[in-house]
Amino acid sequence: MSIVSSDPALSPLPRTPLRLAGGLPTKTGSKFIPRTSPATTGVRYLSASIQLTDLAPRVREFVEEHVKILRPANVHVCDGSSEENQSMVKLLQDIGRLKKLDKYENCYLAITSPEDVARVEKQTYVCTTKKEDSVPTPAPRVESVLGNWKDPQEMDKEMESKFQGSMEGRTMYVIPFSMGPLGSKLSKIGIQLTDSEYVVASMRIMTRMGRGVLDVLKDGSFVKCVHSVGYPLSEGQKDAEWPCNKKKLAIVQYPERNEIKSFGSGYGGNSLLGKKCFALRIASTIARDEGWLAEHMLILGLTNPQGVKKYIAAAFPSACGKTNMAMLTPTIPGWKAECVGDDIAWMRFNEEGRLMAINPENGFFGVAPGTNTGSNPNAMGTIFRNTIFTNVASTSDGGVFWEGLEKEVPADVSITSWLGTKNWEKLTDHEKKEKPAAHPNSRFCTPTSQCPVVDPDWEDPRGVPIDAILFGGRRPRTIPLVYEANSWNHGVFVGASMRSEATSAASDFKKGGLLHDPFAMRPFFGYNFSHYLQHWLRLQHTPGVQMPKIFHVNWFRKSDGKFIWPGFGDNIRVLDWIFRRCDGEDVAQSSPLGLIPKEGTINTEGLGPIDMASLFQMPKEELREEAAVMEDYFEKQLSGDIPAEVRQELEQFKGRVDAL
Ligand SMILES: Nc1nc2c(ncn2[C@@H]2O[C@H](COP(=O)(O)OP(=O)(O)OP(=O)(O)O)[C@@H](O)[C@H]2O)c(=O)[nH]1
Ligand SMILES: O=C([O-])CC(=O)C(=O)O
Ligand SMILES: [Mn+2]
Repeated sequence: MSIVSSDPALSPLPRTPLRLAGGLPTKTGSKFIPRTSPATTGVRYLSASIQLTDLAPRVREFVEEHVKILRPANVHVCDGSSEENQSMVKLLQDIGRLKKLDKYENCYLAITSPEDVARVEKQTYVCTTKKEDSVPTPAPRVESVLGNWKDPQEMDKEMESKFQGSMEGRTMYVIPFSMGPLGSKLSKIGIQLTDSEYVVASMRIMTRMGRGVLDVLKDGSFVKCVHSVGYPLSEGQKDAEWPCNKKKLAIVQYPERNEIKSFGSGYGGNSLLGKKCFALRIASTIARDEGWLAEHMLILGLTNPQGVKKYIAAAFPSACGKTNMAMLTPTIPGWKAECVGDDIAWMRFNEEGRLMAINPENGFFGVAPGTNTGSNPNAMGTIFRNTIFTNVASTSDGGVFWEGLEKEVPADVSITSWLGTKNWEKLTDHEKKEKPAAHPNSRFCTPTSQCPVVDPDWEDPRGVPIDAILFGGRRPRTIPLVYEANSWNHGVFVGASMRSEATSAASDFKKGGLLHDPFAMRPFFGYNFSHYLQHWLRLQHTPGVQMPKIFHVNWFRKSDGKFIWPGFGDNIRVLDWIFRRCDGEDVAQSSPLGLIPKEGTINTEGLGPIDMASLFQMPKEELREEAAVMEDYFEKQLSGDIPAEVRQELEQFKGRVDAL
């Protein structure tokens, strides 16, 4: 179908373009056709290749029920076709929400409201009948930092009042999507309602979306996702450049009902509901009940110079290096790295007891700043086709710019910052620091299939076998470059003890301080963290399973304010050691934290001078402090609910530190 139809009766117009076509200069050459007011015609179901009557009863009921609440002017069921996408992108350009980047093929730039640039954690809720199903019970007078709970009925009331009429004057899009390869036993289906065309275009990149999903779903159950930017338009009202509703923001998960409601934000992590809301919060709860894992992890295939291949999964907090590692370019000759996924892993044991992982996503929603040919050539090879950039700077030759691309932008172009500052390149260094060209959490949204090193099996419905799980974070001190957990229980303790410097991926925290981020899941737990730990501990008792080894890495150790380790492609040197440990090579020795490389067993050939000793320094006082912080955190946050195995690992760690 086409969104912009020449037949007025079929033309699916939100009110914005009407106003654009009428009042403003026709700079875009909009072909929008005025239509009668929804108040007089009622809701219109748009001419689409999928009609309302084509929908299975459950889907149709979901749509109709919400039309009553949201009161959109139009409804459009997305078929996922390229014609539909072209019309959507055209519409977005016409209303000024996307700008075409002429330098590249089918690439666009979106600039959000400066108030809507990252996930909001304070307004993110998990609603279960019993509070302890969502969040652990902290010690008396301690506030939980492991999620926000609200009673589902109370929240329903709040959300219903927010959603009442919130799509007035807009089109409601119905997006059927699959998380995971269409039809895989490991995949799950959701249907998202949204009033944002940006979300529709982005969901088409990030998920498998459209008609095929409805065919697979039939009349089965699905995760119900409702999203509204919360900015209804009354007759004649001018639309905002980036409609959102900061005052009424709420991102709500109902794991007991497999439902998600998101109000007030158009930013990816809050509005592309397949991602964090579904693939992590809802899915982690389903995984708990079904005996598998839904984790904030990249998945990487590694082939050594002898041709042996293993897959690893790695959990690093937001903006701590998952996308970079998922596309790593090894600097040791003979190694090959192939990407399965960069953000989320769903992992389940197969009949042979192997832990098999799929990437439930279809695209990368990656951090732009820092990405360049030196740090991540494979991302650079992915993102200049069919990509939506958000909150990056633009250049006078129709390209993009962000911090890290200084050497790759032609010298004679001028730069417009994400906030609209023209000739940004002429600012002083101080001004540039104060007002970066791109927002630090600016992102590219791009198809996984375009990655030059995408793994041949990335869409294998059976998943890929995982040999090692890595945890990591930004730790300027104390934590060595790499260590191996002594056992599965110890590995769970290592994951639970993760801390990292705060980044720009969440708007609630000041950058810099060390934050607890267990399993890199703190903002994404769909259920009580204490139960989550028990679930991880329990997995090893599944009959006949082969557990992956667990490691912790730290690329971010500093000396004199500078990173000691070169990172990026050189991380293969650490992965090489991990690979050898998976093969049982005798290259490890014990330390209080876990098993560290025996001297000389990290390949540093060709690295130039590097102070390896300082990467492994573990001063006793710092380890003591580390143990004390962990103990305090567990006791305050989990109170009486610390699993015995975790408590035991903590005691053993303290013992090892004392024995130093
Ligand atoms: N020093 C150093 N910086 C790195 C390394 N890997 C990634 N970074 C930087 O960390 C930032 C975020 O990296 P990403 O790979 O996008 O992080 P992510 O974990 O995928 O982030 P989310 O998409 O928010 O989950 C970028 O600015 C990178 O340049 C590394 O090995 N060393
Ligand atoms: O959710 C988002 O906004 C992006 C992301 O991957 C993260 O923050 O981990
Ligand atoms: Mn992420």
